[in-house]
This record gives sequence, structure tokens and C-alpha cells, in this order.
Amino acid sequence: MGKPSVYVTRDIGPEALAVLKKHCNVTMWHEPMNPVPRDELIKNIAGKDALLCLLTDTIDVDVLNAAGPYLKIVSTMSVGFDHLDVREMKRRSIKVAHTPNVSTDSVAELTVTLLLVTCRRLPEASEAARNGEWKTWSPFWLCGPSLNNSTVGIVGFGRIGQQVAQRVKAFNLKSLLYYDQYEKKREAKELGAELVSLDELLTRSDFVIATCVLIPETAKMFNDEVFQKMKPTAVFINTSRGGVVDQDALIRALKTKTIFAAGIDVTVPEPLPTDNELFKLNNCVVLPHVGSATIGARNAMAMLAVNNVLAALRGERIPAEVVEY
Ligand SMILES: O=C(O)[C@H](O)CO
Repeated sequence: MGKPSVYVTRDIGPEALAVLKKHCNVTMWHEPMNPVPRDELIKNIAGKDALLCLLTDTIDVDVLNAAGPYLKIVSTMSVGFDHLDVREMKRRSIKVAHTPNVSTDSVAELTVTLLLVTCRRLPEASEAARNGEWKTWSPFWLCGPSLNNSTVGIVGFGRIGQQVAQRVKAFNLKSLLYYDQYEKKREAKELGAELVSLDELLTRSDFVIATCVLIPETAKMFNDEVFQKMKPTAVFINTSRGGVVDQDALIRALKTKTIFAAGIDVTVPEPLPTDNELFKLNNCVVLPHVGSATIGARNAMAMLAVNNVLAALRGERIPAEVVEY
């Protein structure tokens, strides 16, 4: 019997690819900075045993139909799987896997970095130094809020939310709040975090950090009403998915100073067009979805995505199967 065939939608690095190629015939989309075009994906997936994809690939009924009857697993090199039609895959008995845990620290580090960069207005400050706006030291020029003695509210207290909590605790907070559909009692106790309603979190927090998953219940949950409940001094950070925010509402909140500032690593769409209003606001820091962008995390994600594929093809237990559906 020949090797199973796998379509890989981007170059996932030499280490992980070498392992995959040892056991499978690999066809791959080679352009590192362009997602595989839809027609190319549809053409190449035909007859494959496995698909290893990224969060930039929408894997829906059309792709599954094009794949045909041999497809046994869709393995995404991401924690989030909102780009996959998981329900349809389960209906067809196709396994679904993702890459949790291995990027948690990197995303938590980036979240805290973005929080600090946004509240201390660093992009604005750096630009001012570069463009000659820096005329003198001035008492209140480029000031922002401090984390010291502040209240931080984390929306979505999963692995990443908890690691963010762990890190921000070091800033000598007044209170650490979280909102989650589950109580997470033990973890919250260890971290000294208090479970509150969303409303209470919004009204009490100086910093509101979104680390929640994108599911129908969280889609556009940060809307006009939610921003209006935040303090006018509040800083909003989102490193989860752009879809949890009503982006027009965020623009309104930033423009009208309903909130002080926002730092976002995720947008709708991605990439965010360069003429988007958010890029024109100096109280908004936009990053190009780099939460997990450390070399170690990305290699570990690639390797886990490969191991998920190999386990499924061998009929073994999949290291990180998506089960909750
Ligand atoms: O889902 C993920 O893994 C992140 O958004 C990308 O690192």
C-alpha cells in the first residue's frame, strides 16, 4: 500500500514538513505570504486522505465535497477553528484537530505587550520622536493610564485568559476580574481572580481584555452598548478573533472617546485594508494577527498539526482533536 496523501495549504517549516513527508505524499501551496486561492485548494484537495490547513482557509461543504470520500482528517495549525465547518466534518465522520496549549504563552505574552504598548501610547510616542513633534519634555504629553492599582477584566477565562491573568498580576493590581460561561473555580482561586457578570466587569475594569473564543454566542459581543458600559478611561484589548467585536462600534467608541484606547491583534477582515478608519485613529494600535508569532510556538503548532494528521491516518488517538461539537 502506498503512502497516504496530504494537502498542506502553506509551508509549515522544514522540521514539521520533514516528519510529514516521511510518512505521507505531500502536496503543498508554496507562497508564504499568500493564502492558497480557493480554486487551487478545491483542485488539490481532490482524493486526498488529509488536509493540513491554516486559519486563513475556509473549509466548508464545497471543500469537503471536492475532497471526496477518502478525507479522514482536517488538521488546522491554529487554536481557533471558527474557519472550519466542524459540524459538517463530524457529520461526515471526518476528524477535526487543532493546536491548543503550545502557543498559550506566546499569545499571553503578546496580549500583555499590546496592553502596555496601547496604554502607554508607544506607537504614537515613537512616531512623535521620529517626526519632530518632540519639542520638549512636557508634564502631560503622551500620558496614559497605569496598570498599578488598577482593575483588569478578562473576558474568556480559558488557557490564554488564565495565562494573561498570571502575567498581569505582577503589575500590583487592585482587582482581577473575569467573565466566562464556566466558573473555573480552582484556577480563579489560584490566580486571585473574581468571577463577575459581564456588566460588572465592564463597569469596574480599567482594562478589558478579550481572550474568548469566537462562537455564535460571542459574535460581535463587543458592540455599542458594551463599549458604552466601559469607563471613558478604559483600554480595550483583543487578541482572540476580530469577529467578537462590532468593528464599527469600536471605531465609534474610539472616535467619541467613549473609551480611552484599544489594542487589537485581530480584525475583520484580515488583512485589514490600509484605508480602514482604525488605522487613522491615534488611540488605536492594530497588529497583524501576531499573537502566537514566536518561532518556538509556530514550530510547535506545525509539529502538533502534523502529529494530529499522522495519528488520524493511523487510526490512533489524535493528540488534539476538536471534540466539543
Ligand atoms: O488560533 C490561533 O492559533 C491564533 O489565532 C493564531 O496563532
